[in-house]
Amino acid sequence: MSIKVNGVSKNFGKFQAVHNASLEVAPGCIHGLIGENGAGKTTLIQCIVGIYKSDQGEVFIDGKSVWENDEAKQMIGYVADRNQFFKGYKVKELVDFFEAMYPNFSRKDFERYNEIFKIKVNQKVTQLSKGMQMRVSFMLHLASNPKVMILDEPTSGLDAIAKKQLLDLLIEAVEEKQMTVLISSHHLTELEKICDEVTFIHQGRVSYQSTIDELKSSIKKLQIVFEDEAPEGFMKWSEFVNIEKLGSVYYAITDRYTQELENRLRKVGARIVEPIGMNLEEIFIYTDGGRREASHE
Ligand SMILES: Nc1ncnc2c1ncn2[C@@H]1O[C@H](COP(=O)(O)OP(=O)(O)OP(=O)(O)O)[C@@H](O)[C@H]1O
Repeated sequence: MSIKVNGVSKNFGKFQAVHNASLEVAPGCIHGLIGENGAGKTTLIQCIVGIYKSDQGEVFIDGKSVWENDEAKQMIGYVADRNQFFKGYKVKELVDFFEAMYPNFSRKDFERYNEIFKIKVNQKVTQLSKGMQMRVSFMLHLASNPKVMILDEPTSGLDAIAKKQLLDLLIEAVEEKQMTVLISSHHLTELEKICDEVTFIHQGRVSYQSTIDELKSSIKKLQIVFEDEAPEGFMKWSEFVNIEKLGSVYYAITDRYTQELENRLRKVGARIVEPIGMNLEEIFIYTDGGRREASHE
């Protein structure tokens, strides 16, 4: 099922936390939400899952508006960044609760996931560590077999092994159940591995959107060595978002890499032009979280 966020804005008093944000996730795709602390990711997510009412705009799951629509909300699994479980509940009582609440909940699935995550179901959930609570929340929501899964920093607080296990299970669910996923994370290396597309948010606004493949083919670090001196004004070429010089080598980051750019560099005396791929984390840092691209629009 698709997710469509259409021009959503959310204010807290006079402060606008999310401004006219739009994004779309096609069925069976994994979409990453990236942004600095306080960018507005959680607020946008809470508008998407129907916790907050947007001041403007609307959210649709499979074409149905989410706000005050229990049918649409039933299709969403929401793993929040801070879990608020019922006080005093044991894990096994939460399993009973989810089974009663969600028609597609599978106890068998939960038990299979718990063979991996190994949580003692007789323990009170509030007595579990942060990472263990996240495991419980993830297992409960995944076992509910939602059509759409929305996860807000699900791997923060997880150890490296649990992180990998969670992401593997998520990918398995996308492949086997055609689940649609929106995931926010500060761990860009892991997002890069699992996402088809990403949206960068900066100060409440969408600053950049792209598929991972497009992003990596358009944003490159070029290693450039000139025959003699660099041409006049080279450091200010508008194709580059950042240029550093180390000895005789220029390292220039471009967000508009094309073969023509390479040809142009050779014409002005570049002896070596070597494009080096960048990972998502480097792209986020060097483009100021996608702000540079937004300025070209
Ligand atoms: N209930 C609220 N009342 C007032 N301001 C809020 C409220 N919730 C969030 N904000 C503000 O909205 C902005 C966006 O916060 P949000 O939690 O959405 O950011 P985030 O991108 O999820 O950040 P992080 O990566 O640190 O979790 C912040 O400036 C925050 O202080």
